[in-house]
Amino acid sequence: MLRVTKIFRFETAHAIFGYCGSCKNIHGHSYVLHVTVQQANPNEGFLDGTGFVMDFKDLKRIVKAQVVDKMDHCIILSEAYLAQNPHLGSLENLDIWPIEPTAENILLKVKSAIEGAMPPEVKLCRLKLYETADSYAEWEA
Ligand SMILES: Nc1nc2c(c(=O)[nH]1)N=C([C@H](O)[C@H](O)COP(=O)(O)OP(=O)(O)OP(=O)(O)O)CN2
Ligand SMILES: [Zn+2]
Repeated sequence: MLRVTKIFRFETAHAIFGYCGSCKNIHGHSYVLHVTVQQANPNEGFLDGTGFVMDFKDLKRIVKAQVVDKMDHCIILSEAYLAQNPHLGSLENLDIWPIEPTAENILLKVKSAIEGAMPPEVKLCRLKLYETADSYAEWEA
């Protein structure tokens, strides 16, 4: 299967409510996101026209608008976390989620944010979100 991938980076802070450990405190990560796409109707031959599965520049424009520009330098906290720490509600760039902002849930948010923005000839097929150099969440169609 022919696939192309583009890698994005963003800096985001979060905390995990109810976590028994240091991740219950607000801290940041330099997230690394791998976005992989394939043709919606693949064939095994050479690619006609531009020869692209998808122009990397188009992929960049979509993911930047839907994900990076929204999450970069943002603080994501759950409603549960805010309920226990109401003084944090006035923080600038605060994004409040009904779920915990784990690597898994951030990845699923990313998926729903960019899936609908893909052109019809392209299918989102794989996402990888590195929270640290050696910890990542992955989704594959
Ligand atoms: N399945 C998940 N587990 C954990 C998540 C997560 O999102 N999904 N998040 C955290 C913390 O937010 C943080 O990412 C710590 O993760 P970890 O990989 O343990 O980070 P370090 O390598 O820096 O931790 P060390 O203490 O140095 O091993 C926790 N778990
Ligand atoms: Zn973390």
